[in-house]
Order: sequence, then C-alpha cells, then structure tokens
Amino acid sequence: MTLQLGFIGFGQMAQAMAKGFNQKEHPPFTLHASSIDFDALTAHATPLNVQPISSNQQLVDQCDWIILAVKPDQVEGVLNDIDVASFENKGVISIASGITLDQLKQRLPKSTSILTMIPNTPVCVGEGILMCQEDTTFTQEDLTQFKDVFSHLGTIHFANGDAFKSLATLSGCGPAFVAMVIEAMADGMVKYGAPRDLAYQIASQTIKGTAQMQLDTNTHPGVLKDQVTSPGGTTIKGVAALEEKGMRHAFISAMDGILDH
Ligand SMILES: NC(=O)C1=CN([C@@H]2O[C@H](COP(=O)(O)OP(=O)(O)OC[C@H]3O[C@@H](n4cnc5c(N)ncnc54)[C@H](OP(=O)(O)O)[C@@H]3O)[C@@H](O)[C@H]2O)C=CC1
Ligand SMILES: O=C(O)[C@@H]1CCC=N1
Repeated sequence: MTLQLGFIGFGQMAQAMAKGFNQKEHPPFTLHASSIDFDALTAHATPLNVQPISSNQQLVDQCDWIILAVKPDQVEGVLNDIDVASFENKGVISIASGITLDQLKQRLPKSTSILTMIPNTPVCVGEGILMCQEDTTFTQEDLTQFKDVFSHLGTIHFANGDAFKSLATLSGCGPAFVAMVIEAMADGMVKYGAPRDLAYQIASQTIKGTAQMQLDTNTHPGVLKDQVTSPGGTTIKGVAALEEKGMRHAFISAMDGILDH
C-alpha cells in the first residue's frame, strides 16, 4: 500500500523536502500538508504535488507518517489541537530543532513510532543530510521503510547525545554558513572586476568540486590545502590573510554561538 506522508507546517524546510521528494519518479508515497493559511498552503503545495489539507486533525487522520515541520515553540500548540488518540499506530517524524524524543513520548500514545531528525535545505536537490537521533521508537521495519523513502533527499546518518547535537547543528545550520562563504568569495571576485553571476557560479563550483574531491578520496583537508599552496606562491598569501582574520576561529565561534548558550 502507498505510504501516506503528511507535513504539519509547510514552510521553508517542508517545501525543501517536498522538492527533493518530487525528484523521484513513481514514488512509493503520497504527500499531504496542512498549515494555518489554507490559500497560501494550496499555492505552495499544489505545484509540488502535495495535497493541501485544511486541518492538522484531518492530516493526522489521513496519513500513516506525520512530519512535524512547525517551529519548535509551535509543536506544543499543534499537539494540543489534535486528538492524541488519532496518533495510535502512526509514525511521527519531528524535524523541530531541540524537541526531544522524551518530550514527544510524553505527549503521544505508546503505539506511536517516533523519530527525531534535523534535515538541511540541500534536500531540495537530493543532496541533503538527514541527521537522525539513534534514540528512536521506530522499529527496524520502520527504519528500513524510512531509509527507502527518505534516501531520495540525501544521506541519512544516525547519532546520539553530544555527537548528534554538534553534527545536526553543523548540517542543519551549515547551508547558511556556506552560502555566506559563497557570497563573500564572490564579493572578492567582483571587487577585482568579475561579473557577479559568474562570480557566484565560480565560487559555488569551487566549493562543490573541493567537497566532492574530499568525499571521494577521503583525503585530509589539510593535505588538499597543501596541494594548492606552492612554496612562495600566490595561495599561501591568501591562506595567511584568512588566518590573520581568524577564519578557523570564526567557524568554531559560530558553533559556540549556537551550542554554548
Ligand atoms: N529551515 C531549516 O533549514 C531547518 C529547519 N528545521 C526545523 O524545521 C521546522 C520548520 O522550520 P522552517 O520551515 O524553517 O520554518 P517556517 O516558519 O518556514 O515553517 C513553519 C510553518 O509552520 C506553519 N505553522 C505555524 N503554526 C502552525 C500550526 N499550528 N499548524 C500548522 N502549521 C503551522 C507556518 O505557517 P505560517 O507561515 O502561516 O505561520 C509555516 O508555514 C522548525 O522546527 C525548525 O527547527 C530543521 C532543520 C533545518
Ligand atoms: O535556525 C533554525 O532554527 C533551524 C534549525 C536548524 C536550521 N535551521
């Protein structure tokens, strides 16, 4: 039977996931979504082959697996407005940052399978990361089906505790950091005369190519850097300037800013 998959909340992340799912021909699932403003929902959902549903309750009634895709501080209100019993024997996948398995277990029936994960926006092109918590009430059978359905969005990883927190923080927030790097690298090129469109393409492809090389060869990033920095050459001058500006420290501080609050 076709899996009925429903998003509660259809904002940035749910739409990115729907775009990623749309890349799959003959998907073994049907997508649904509910949100606050039905007209806005319909406008966003219909082009993505997602069926708009007029209430969260109806969505839960109709779906096998429900993706909680509202802001973390909206989860409580959403659950308050749904008959808890309607979650019996269903799957709940929460993508709400900071909402824990224990919090959801307290709110949902024992028979509900729960998985918490942090996706990232590149899921929209099938190149995302789904950072899942090992601590889950999904059964092995659920997890097999989960991997089958969600692997269209990117790579799936499992971790727990502090490792989960830091990995999910970097993968979830990282696209914003990388986009800032692309923008900054392009500004550097534009300063010296490059057309802006081409500067973005060159910056993005340089990052994509370097990342692909690291993933394919598993070479230490320091070695990849050394391969480019010839003694007395041009690259080492740029590397020195980045170090002077505290580039590495800036990235570590970004994690401190999020995790050390
Ligand atoms: N954006 C990202 O890169 C990532 C986000 N996440 C998580 O995903 C979740 C959603 O984030 P994001 O998509 O960015 O946020 P958005 O604000 O873009 O999306 C939230 C959506 O939920 C809707 N909504 C609000 N209240 C309700 C309700 N009671 N019932 C149904 N729908 C409701 C909002 O509607 P309206 O706009 O009309 O208020 C909006 O469409 C968050 O918990 C976040 O932590 C996780 C990883 C990455
Ligand atoms: O910034 C946020 O709140 C969300 C959580 C992870 C990425 N974006």
